Amino acid sequence: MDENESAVVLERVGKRYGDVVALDGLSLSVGRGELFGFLGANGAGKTTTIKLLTGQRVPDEGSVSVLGRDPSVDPVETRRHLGILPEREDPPSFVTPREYFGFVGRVRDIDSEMLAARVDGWTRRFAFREQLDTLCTDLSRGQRQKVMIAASFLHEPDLVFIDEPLANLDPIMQERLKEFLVAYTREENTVFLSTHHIDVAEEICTRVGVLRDGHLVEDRRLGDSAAGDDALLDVFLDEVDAP
Ligand SMILES: Nc1ncnc2c1ncn2[C@@H]1O[C@H](COP(=O)(O)OP(=O)(O)OP(=O)(O)O)[C@@H](O)[C@H]1O
Repeated sequence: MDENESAVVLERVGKRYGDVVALDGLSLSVGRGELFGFLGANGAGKTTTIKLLTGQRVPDEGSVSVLGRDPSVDPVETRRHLGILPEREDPPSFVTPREYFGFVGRVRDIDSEMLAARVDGWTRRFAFREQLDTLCTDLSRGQRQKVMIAASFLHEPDLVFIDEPLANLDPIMQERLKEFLVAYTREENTVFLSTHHIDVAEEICTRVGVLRDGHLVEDRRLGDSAAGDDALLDVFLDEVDAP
């Protein structure tokens, strides 16, 4: 694939934290328009990878390209084109969702009418009209999660990194988010979904990669020739001892 068509390219990337090798020769390319499921056991290096791709950390070796840019060279400009939803992040406690969305709209330079329309879309999708003017500190965990998901998509970024977005959502809202992610990537946007939910990855992703000990051990396109493939869970079982 031409690098210009790739949303994400990592080439032989290494990253250490002191003596701990978090990434060890990781090479991966994710095309534009993919819904990419990034799987791997605890400590495999998924969060580290996303930190490198979003300019929060710099690789020790190898190269990283995001939408054709090196995120470590201009992290602020790179982040303008990205949506980022870490696994554990809450909106500020003493503002309402409406105020928080207004803040995000200003930071992301979203025209006010467009912002209102997008907030309305998310409010309907996630059924949280009654919470729009409630202080975030008084929202439930799932309601705060809805606010963070909506906020990360408000500027309709070309590429979104999301970590376990379904956690804390009820089953109906999980379905709505899954439908949204599939539709969003059909419009040539790219979603990089870090998750432990193999079933969800198999259900909605166009492709999955499995990380082990800081490098890719499986890179599988789903939906075309998947029928005869081994179960993805087996890729994980290979690395753990019996209890
Ligand atoms: N700031 C840090 N200092 C030292 N070691 C770290 C740091 N961050 C991560 N590590 C180590 O790097 C390795 C990869 O961690 P990382 O958080 O990237 O894994 P992960 O795949 O996201 O795991 P999980 O599924 O548990 O969230 C682990 O061994 C972890 O202990």
